[in-house]
Amino acid sequence: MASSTTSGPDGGVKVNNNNMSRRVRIIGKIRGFTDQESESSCQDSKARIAICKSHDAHRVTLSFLDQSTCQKEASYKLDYCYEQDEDTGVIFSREIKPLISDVLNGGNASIIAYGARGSGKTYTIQGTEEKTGLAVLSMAELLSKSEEDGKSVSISILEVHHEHAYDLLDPKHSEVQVLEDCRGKINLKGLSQVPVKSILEFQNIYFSKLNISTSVQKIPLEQPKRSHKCLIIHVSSVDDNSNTNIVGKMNFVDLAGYEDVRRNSKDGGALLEGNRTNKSLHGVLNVVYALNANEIHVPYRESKLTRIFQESLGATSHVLMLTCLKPQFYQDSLHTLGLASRSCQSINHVLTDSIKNAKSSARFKMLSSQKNMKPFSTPSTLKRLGGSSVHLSTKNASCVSKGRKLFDEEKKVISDQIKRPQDDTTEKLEFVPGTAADIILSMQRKASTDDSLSDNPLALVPEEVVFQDGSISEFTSDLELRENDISAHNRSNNVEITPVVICDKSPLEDGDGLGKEKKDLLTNDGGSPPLSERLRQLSNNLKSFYSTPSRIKMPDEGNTQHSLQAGYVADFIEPNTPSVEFDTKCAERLDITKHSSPWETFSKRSSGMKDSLVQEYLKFFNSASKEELKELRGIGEKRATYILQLREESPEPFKSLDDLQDIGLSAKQVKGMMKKMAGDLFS
Ligand SMILES: Nc1ncnc2c1ncn2[C@@H]1O[C@H](COP(=O)(O)OP(=O)(O)OP(=O)(O)O)[C@@H](O)[C@H]1O
Repeated sequence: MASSTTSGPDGGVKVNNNNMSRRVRIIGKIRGFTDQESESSCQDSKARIAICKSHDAHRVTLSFLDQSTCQKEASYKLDYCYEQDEDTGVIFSREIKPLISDVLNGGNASIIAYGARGSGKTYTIQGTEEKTGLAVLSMAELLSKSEEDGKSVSISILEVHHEHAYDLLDPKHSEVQVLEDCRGKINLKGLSQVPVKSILEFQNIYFSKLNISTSVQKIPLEQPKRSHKCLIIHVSSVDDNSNTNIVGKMNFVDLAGYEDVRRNSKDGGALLEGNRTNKSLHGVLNVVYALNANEIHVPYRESKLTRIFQESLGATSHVLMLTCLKPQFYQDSLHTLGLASRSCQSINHVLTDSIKNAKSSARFKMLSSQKNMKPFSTPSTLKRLGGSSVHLSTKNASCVSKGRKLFDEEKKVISDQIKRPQDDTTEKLEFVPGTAADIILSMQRKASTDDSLSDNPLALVPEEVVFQDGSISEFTSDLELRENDISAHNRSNNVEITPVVICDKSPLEDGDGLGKEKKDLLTNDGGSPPLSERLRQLSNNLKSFYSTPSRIKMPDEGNTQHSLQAGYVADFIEPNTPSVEFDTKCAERLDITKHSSPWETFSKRSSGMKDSLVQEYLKFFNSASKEELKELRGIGEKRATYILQLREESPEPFKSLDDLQDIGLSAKQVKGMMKKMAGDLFS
């Protein structure tokens, strides 16, 4: 049973076991004034954060109060909020102390500090020499209890910067690999673990290692880069009954400070850097949101950080999210509070006051999703849910349709086309997952405007970066955007740009030799590549489906199983429309009779085609030889070796498209690859 934490009568944490409770407790802490700041200087500020305790004993409403007009600017709900004069010791005894016994008994707890830059995250987690932070207070407690019980304590310290994790206890700061074994267990390959016996020993290591970050060392003359700093405390003991080792973990994550990169970035490089960091913050918040909404799919794979802590953010772990706030009114605080509040919702309460209040956050969400080419909120969840069990109103339909976008950025238009003949069932249709019908319609439109589509299923990856002013830069071979190009572009043009990645250029056209390589792959010269062969078959099926989308004749009973295994739901035979002749039992099993309209039937069936396409592609990654993998654009020696390594750890490491992100492809790139592949089938 999932355990969770809720407010006790004093506002502090109370551990309970309730499946229906939210899994992440979200609290706020308003930072005290720094030496430079003073109460008087804050009088000049437009507003200060005023805390209004709500009537609900378990919730607090935070309001930004305009002091000149005494009007409330916006209100956000959190589980609790600690005021300026409440120090770290109070937070420790109310929020963390109750979790210690669970960690000693093999449980997991994570404390995640989140907030704008300079909002006091490090001060609260790490503390200073004068003012002890939460990590040190917790370590002191864990050490004393462990000593009593004969348990041993060790620590790991790592930094996550630009989706790469570095071991800070290793003098070389070597990179840590996040691997999943065949049982789904996360292994942090290369992460050191150092035993700790006393609090002094801990403080020496902790402060010396955390204050030298990899990012600072690499570029000593620049400002410290934003990165996430993580401390893992392992408490081990041997269970006498089973003679097994029991390990509990307490994680402290000091997230990089949020900042509005559009406002603060001086050039394209900084913009890109800032966007990347914010993207990983969104990854964390999306996981928190999914956990609190009890969603079936939790998007751990969206960021390296959530991958690292996947097991400590799961159902039986305690998670405390500490939202740090600056004492003055501050735009970035408003954003962070809005986003934290969004995650602070009960199960299925998608449209709460907090969401309504968080309009600015929603805008932020949109902008960031455009920039990062990655949806912010719940898309992957909705993709997987297949759109049936989530209680969302029509008001949320746009968010749902966003979630359904898999291959096509322009799908909203297409969705509208699908909806039109079925206006009375609009809401229902919103939940039909992205389908091959969409691809077909998209291809139809594309074919009329673009005859450059090649017959090449391997021309899959983005190749160009188009700047907003129309100039183009080539995409690098290892699929990384060249930050220098963007910075240089910005400098020379004196503009700030956001790169837009497109993926329509066919390598067959570019004459760089890659085209030939891929043409060879397509021809059957004795050793036909498995992917292209399978794609051809799919292409033929899709084409016949496209050309005869009409009367549906279901296969007879004997063939049904085979068709199902192949991922298709029926054979396509005659070109007459709506009457449907098929075996009712079989159709019921296939869930088709419920979808009586031709569009729904069509969508349902074409969704199967899309899944098949994806499965074939994943099968290729799971089974191809190193040489075959290297034939794919973007997969070089290093990536191919890594793929084989992943396959050693787990026989089929690629179970969904998200898994391709483990080899360094972004979600956008994977989507681009699939989109291109589907497009090529119709060329
Ligand atoms: N409660 C507090 N009382 C007094 N000063 C504080 C308090 N909290 C933080 N500060 C001071 O505020 C400044 C910023 O704090 P801190 O470095 O912890 O912020 P941060 O959120 O970790 O910033 P970044 O996102 O840049 O890492 C520091 O000088 C710190 O000493």
